[in-house]
Amino acid sequence: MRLRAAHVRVRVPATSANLGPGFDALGLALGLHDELEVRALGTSDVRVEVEGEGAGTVPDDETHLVVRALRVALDHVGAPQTGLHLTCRNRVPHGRGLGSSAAAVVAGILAARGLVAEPDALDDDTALALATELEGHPDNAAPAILGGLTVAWSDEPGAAGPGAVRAVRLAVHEDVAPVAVVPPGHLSTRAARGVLPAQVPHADAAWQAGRSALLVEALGRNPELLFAATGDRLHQGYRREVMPASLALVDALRSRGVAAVVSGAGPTVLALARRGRDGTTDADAAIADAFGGVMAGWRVLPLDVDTAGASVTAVLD
Ligand SMILES: Nc1ncnc2c1ncn2[C@@H]1O[C@H](COP(=O)(O)OP(=O)(O)OP(=O)(O)O)[C@@H](O)[C@H]1O
Ligand SMILES: N[C@@H](CCO)C(=O)O
Repeated sequence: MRLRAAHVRVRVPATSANLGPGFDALGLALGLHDELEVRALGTSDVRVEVEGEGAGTVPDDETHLVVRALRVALDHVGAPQTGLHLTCRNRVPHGRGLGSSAAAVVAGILAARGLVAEPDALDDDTALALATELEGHPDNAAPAILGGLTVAWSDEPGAAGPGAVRAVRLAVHEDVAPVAVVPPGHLSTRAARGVLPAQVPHADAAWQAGRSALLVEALGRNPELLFAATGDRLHQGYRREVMPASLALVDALRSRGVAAVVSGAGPTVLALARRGRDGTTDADAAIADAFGGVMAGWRVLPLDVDTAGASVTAVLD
């Protein structure tokens, strides 16, 4: 397949996965975005400029995650590889549980969609399959691509091969007000997955299945249920040893009635707050109180739910 453009822009949201009980399945797109400009070069050079999150730390060569994903997507549709000049304006914090790696991967795939002559060859289903292969799990990639609240799953594998990765997008109640509390230190998803057990008690799995179903109702139609619906027994407790301050904050907020969870693989804490008529949320006072002024360097980010998902915002010659 030939390229139709030499210059594209894309925009991809931050995402929070798990949301408490929906481990590796539920995810929410947030109103905090990475923006990326990609120019296809006539040479084989790769140039990467980064402004904001990751500047000075992410690689500026073929190993850059956006470049890797873009190349996977071009190969997938049989398009020619090309030299690349990337300009990244990054706002999603890295290694904090806000889906930065999924945002980078989806940005690369959407940039390829913008560049190739038949963008439908990289439609949302294909983008989700490619992104999941690169990420290892679909719960950030799905909301990054589709926006809103998503439930992702894999079809059962069969004779035809491994099961396809699928996702549905669900509406989020307008009173749901996510607040991310972001610590200064980072933790890789790989490290946070490394402390999880290979097996969990059947009773915990059964308990979790109920909470996870309840959470879909709470986020979509009945925010009063958010506190009950955001319990977890499959990952947060096991992860306490690698993010004690985050779990202490989750405990402090929950003891004040706030539906707080670890965002993704942490260490960010996400409060799924409820917005009142005056625009404040039921988490504002609790967060200020729980902090007690001692959590130096942590940032409190009230965020909208992103309903658009990733998009190619410009296709230029
Ligand atoms: N915009 C980006 N450009 C290049 N590399 C990135 C970008 N964003 C993330 N990365 C790479 O991904 C790593 C972070 O990925 P990781 O999966 O550990 O955390 P996360 O995606 O931020 O959190 P989570 O998966 O829990 O939501 C960074 O350290 C960096 O190597
Ligand atoms: N479900 C994944 C999300 C990581 O982004 C985890 O908790 O490890």
